[in-house]
Amino acid sequence: MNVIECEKLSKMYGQKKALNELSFTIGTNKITGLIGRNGAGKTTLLKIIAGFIRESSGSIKVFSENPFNNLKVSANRIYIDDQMYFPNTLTLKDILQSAAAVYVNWDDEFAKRLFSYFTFHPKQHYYHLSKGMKSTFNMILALSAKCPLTILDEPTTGMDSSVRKDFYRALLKDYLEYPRTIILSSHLLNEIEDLLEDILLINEGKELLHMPMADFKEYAIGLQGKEKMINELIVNKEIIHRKTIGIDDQYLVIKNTLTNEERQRLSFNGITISSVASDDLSTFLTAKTKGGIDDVFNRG
Ligand SMILES: Nc1ncnc2c1ncn2[C@@H]1O[C@H](COP(=O)(O)OP(=O)(O)OP(=O)(O)O)[C@@H](O)[C@H]1O
Repeated sequence: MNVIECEKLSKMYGQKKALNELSFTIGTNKITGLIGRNGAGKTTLLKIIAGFIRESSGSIKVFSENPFNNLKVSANRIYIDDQMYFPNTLTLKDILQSAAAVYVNWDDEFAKRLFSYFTFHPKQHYYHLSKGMKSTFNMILALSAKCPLTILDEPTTGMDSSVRKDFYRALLKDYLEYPRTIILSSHLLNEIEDLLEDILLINEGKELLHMPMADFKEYAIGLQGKEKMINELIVNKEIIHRKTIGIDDQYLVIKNTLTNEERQRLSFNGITISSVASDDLSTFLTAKTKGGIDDVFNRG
């Protein structure tokens, strides 16, 4: 069964098309990574899924209903980002108690264990927490709520690396114990790739790829060797990224459609074949320019 179904989903902010005819589905109990550059449309998409804002055109169904201001959807989802607001009068203990009253699957014992592990104090106020501590507290809400749909928009903002590792581990262990549908947006694909079952890569509001993470890891390969040789041997291949190295070497990332014979011919001609890190691949696929930051310094 699908938890989310989008069909030609678009969102305009004035003249700006933040989402451009996205069509995809997300099934039950999967962890999907929503990946894209700054301004790609991730937050816009997640807010539409959560029911906070309305689509401009196309259709979206969450638990088979349009999510905008929908009680069924809001009762079954939790949305966490780094802009959470809680009234200043509430202490952390008050916030946990309110959450316990709202979310039917709330796991109070788990919340208390996390609360004490991360050394929060019940009388602390949310607005006094540092950026990383706010994200950590948000994580306690996200995990303890055990909502059928858990939406995490850049949940690790400000967390130091050791807290991030704890967070990813807690998320995975908790998910294995209580499977549910989780969407996680992040720029840090290398950190989360082992958590993800699927990746949804968007760029300038459009869907680039939506596939199992295992397939994404095999999606492309890197080739390095003499430019002339590479150009001779690579014909009719989809080139994702190209970089000149030294005087006449090239590094090329191509879609992984090589036959065994082609691989052998490349190796025989001194071309090195390597895998491409998922994080690099997502950067290459969403590159805004053909070159890189070095071009800014190139005044020639
Ligand atoms: N309320 C708004 N009014 C006008 N434009 C907006 C609004 N919200 C977002 N946008 C624009 O829509 C586009 C998508 O923004 P969005 O915040 O969804 O991207 P994002 O992928 O979450 O980016 P980031 O990774 O930087 O958080 C951007 O060009 C942004 O400037």
